[in-house]
Amino acid sequence: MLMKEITLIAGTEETRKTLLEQLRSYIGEYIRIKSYAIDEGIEEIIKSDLIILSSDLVYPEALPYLHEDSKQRVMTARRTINYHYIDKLLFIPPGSEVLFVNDVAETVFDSIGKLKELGINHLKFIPYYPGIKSVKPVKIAVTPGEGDKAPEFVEEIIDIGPRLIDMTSMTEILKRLDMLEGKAHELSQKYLAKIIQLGQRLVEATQETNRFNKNLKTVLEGVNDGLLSVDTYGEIKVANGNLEKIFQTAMPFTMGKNIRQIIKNKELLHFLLNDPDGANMILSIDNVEILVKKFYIKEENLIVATFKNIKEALEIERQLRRELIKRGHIGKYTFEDIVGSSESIKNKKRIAAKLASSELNILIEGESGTGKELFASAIHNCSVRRGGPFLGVNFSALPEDLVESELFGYEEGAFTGARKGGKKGLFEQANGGTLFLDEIGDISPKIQARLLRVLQEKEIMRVGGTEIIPVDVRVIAATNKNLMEMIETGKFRQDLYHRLKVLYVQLPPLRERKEDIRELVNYFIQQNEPRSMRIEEEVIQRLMHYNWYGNVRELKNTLEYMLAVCEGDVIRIHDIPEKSFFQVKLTAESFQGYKETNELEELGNSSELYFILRQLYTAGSQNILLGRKQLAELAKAEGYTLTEPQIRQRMNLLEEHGYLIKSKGRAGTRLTRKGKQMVEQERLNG
Ligand SMILES: Nc1ncnc2c1ncn2[C@@H]1O[C@H](COP(=O)(O)OP(=O)(O)OP(=O)(O)O)[C@@H](O)[C@H]1O
Repeated sequence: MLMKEITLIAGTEETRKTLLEQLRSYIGEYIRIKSYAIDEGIEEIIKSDLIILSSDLVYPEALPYLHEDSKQRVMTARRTINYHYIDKLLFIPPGSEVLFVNDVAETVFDSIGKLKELGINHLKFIPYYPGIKSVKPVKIAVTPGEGDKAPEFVEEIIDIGPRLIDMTSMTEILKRLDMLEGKAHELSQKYLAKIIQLGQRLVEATQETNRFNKNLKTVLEGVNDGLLSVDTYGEIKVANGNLEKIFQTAMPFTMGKNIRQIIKNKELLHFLLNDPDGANMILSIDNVEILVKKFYIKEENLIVATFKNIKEALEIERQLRRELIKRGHIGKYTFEDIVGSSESIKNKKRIAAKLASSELNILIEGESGTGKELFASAIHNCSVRRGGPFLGVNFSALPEDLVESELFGYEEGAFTGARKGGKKGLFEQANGGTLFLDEIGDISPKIQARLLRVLQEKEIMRVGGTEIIPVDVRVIAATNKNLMEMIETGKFRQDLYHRLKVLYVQLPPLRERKEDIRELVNYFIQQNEPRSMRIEEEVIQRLMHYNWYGNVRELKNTLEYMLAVCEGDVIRIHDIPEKSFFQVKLTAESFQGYKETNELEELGNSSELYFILRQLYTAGSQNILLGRKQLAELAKAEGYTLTEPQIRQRMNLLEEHGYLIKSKGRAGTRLTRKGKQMVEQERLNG
């Protein structure tokens, strides 16, 4: 028997393809199927055993192409939601308002009804079709393949694909072709198979979600901090186990409970539920200080808070720093890596390259961030020792009690906690190579004496040891302090100074070679963003005006900041960080030892401002909280006439200019880095 033939006529190509695929998968084995779409154009007269229209709207457009014999054999398919993609809807949070977008009102309401029948009733559907008068602006739209009709305010379009031909129409097709008898069973089997497939997909999706939740839980429990998320009513949405430890409560932070049932501290409750986004406070529980930070996620109406044990956090940072300092690094840089064509830097490179070929110790002087380590590394790589190790230690970052054992190593049992078998110190590890001693001005008299001996004798003795170990190490020391001045005040040994400064290089501050800034900027951009990144000329001009008290390091950090905040691939003027980002004069003055007026003096009442900063500095270093009242009393004792309101006004002024932060609650007022630097600088200047 000849195979029967049907023709599908759809409005759009997309619908045609979807329906054709559906028809093929159900009845394609025993019926030949042709298809057309109005938007693709029809170019022939259509003659078929049955013509199926995707909707009544197609009829007038299709009519001229229907063969006389076929005009009586037309049916419009009834269409239903495309269940293949229903799972997309299940991932929208329950209760969400979503637009349902389609081309005409009728199909919109019809589809919403169908979705409800299918049990999708966790969403509130708002009907939308072109021409509708007013509609609530919501962010998500769901549409059966008509996404282009969604209004502009919609942020996310979930396309569940064109609607499919429903089962009654499928059956009808077979009936009209006189084929229902034999095929009805097969059809329903196929239909069932599809539904089962969908079920499987949903199960898989649920499993995936479960896996994700499990991973998330591991992460939540793995972090060191306490994590809590509540809605604005205080209902707990997420909480990790650390919270119970921090609050020392037997009551678990169970999801769904209200935090008021668990947390009794009124100040904390007020902070969590009412303070603005980004606020933080310091909480004290049984003398343990906890830093609490809060964020507000507006879209989800969620408050998220983290609880960090301050002492623990500092200890971790200290440990990390120690590791970092101990980590031996190979000399990475050569003279080619030192950027800059100014006469002064070229000259320094020339001198350093000459010094490299000798075996004598070198002292590099220069402000912080001028590239002292870079030069040390380049010198090493240009010397006969280049095949040996290049190791560095930064004394300003190394805790005093570790310096001796780091430099000279120790024997087993030298002190509690000493490693079995003892440990080699940096001098032994750098044998045959170069040892870079950064911030040499920071070492204690005791270490100065030991270091001097090592430099004279070229041998060391480990801590707790008796054996003398010869070492062959070239020392390059660096300092950002004025060692001559330190010698005068008895803080640095003159004999050691001369041992270290057999040869020396003094690196110029960046502000004295501003012509290098452009080259450095381009170099750092290249290093960070090899793709085409542009920087506006105006920005470079502005950067050339700064004083760069933190020198090349500060310029590098500033560029990293700008690369992180800039939009697209251009760095513009508004990407330059605000004033408080830049380093103040401290290091420059400690090196050069001169005094100038500063910002504080320009604010007026400077002696009172200094007084307040000084008191806060001292109190801070002793962990004492200072209120306005105590400040007023201290002021009186020192002969200032400062009332509490005046103190408040002065403190506001200092906060405005970034010297201190007044935080709520028990944290009290703290000095910022800038504030601390100001006090230290004032002390330095006497
Ligand atoms: N001329 C330069 N060319 C390229 N990069 C530079 C140059 N000078 C400094 N840098 C970069 O700036 C940063 C600071 O340099 P480096 O660590 O050598 O300074 P430093 O003087 O040893 O600082 P500190 O005294 O604070 O330890 C590094 O990332 C370094 O690579």
